Amino acid sequence: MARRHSTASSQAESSLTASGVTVAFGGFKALTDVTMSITPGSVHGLIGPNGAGKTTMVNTLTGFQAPTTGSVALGGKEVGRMSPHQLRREGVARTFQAGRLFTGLDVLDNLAVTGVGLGHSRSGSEAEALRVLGWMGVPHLAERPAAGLPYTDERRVGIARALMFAPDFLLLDEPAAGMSEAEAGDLAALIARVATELGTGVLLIEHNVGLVLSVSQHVYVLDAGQVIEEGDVDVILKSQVVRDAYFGADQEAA
Ligand SMILES: Nc1ncnc2c1ncn2[C@@H]1O[C@H](COP(=O)(O)OP(=O)(O)OP(=O)(O)O)[C@@H](O)[C@H]1O
Repeated sequence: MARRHSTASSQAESSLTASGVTVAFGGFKALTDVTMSITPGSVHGLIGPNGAGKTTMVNTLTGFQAPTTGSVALGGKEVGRMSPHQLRREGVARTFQAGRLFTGLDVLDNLAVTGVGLGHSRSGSEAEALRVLGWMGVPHLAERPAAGLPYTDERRVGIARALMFAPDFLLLDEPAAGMSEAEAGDLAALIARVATELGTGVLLIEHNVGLVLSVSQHVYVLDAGQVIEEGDVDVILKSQVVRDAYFGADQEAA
């Protein structure tokens, strides 16, 4: 899995961008006029209190939710109405909060199914699965049944599946949920490698704010469906609106 090289201008052209996105469920707006961009080779954090709209944002960027208004563009091309499958073929991959593995298959086959779904041969997909597992440092998982995998391994396999055939963008929905600090630290190192070694643009949603701040070059903060702050880690740490969102009236940190 070779690192991609690109200039700043080609990065801008190849970004995954939501522009002025509003998502309404009936009369309720889960997102209001949200603009955010994921660029290749960088980790972008997305944080915010419970119900802020983080998962809705990931769903919108990956074709699981069409924007009510606004647009989603991939490399400048409008993709807001594409299906998740189409977007995956275009290079936008995601993980889910729940593993969603095929429990009747082993890990290798779970990954190979994704490759075949992307149009690759069975043998090519198996080879890619082994390559991805090896790159992640977990080749021993290949022949393990997906059913009954320890929680953190299930999470790793979810990420491995998303990395099949080197997507340009990887959106991670709470990948560290339920992990110990040590496991979350290992995950942070892996996420950093995905960006730096593979050139993938990563969007990381996490309730573990420390993890997000440790690995992200740019962070977006959502609250009640709106971006209330964005910037590098220093900007986020110094932001009063972020502090208010997390330690506001109900004193509840996400
Ligand atoms: N399909 C839906 N229909 C109606 N309301 C929805 C739907 N999906 C999400 N919502 C609402 O939109 C808001 C944002 O939800 P979302 O899951 O995106 O937030 P979140 O930031 O990911 O929350 P959490 O951190 O708790 O996972 C919530 O109030 C939620 O109840």
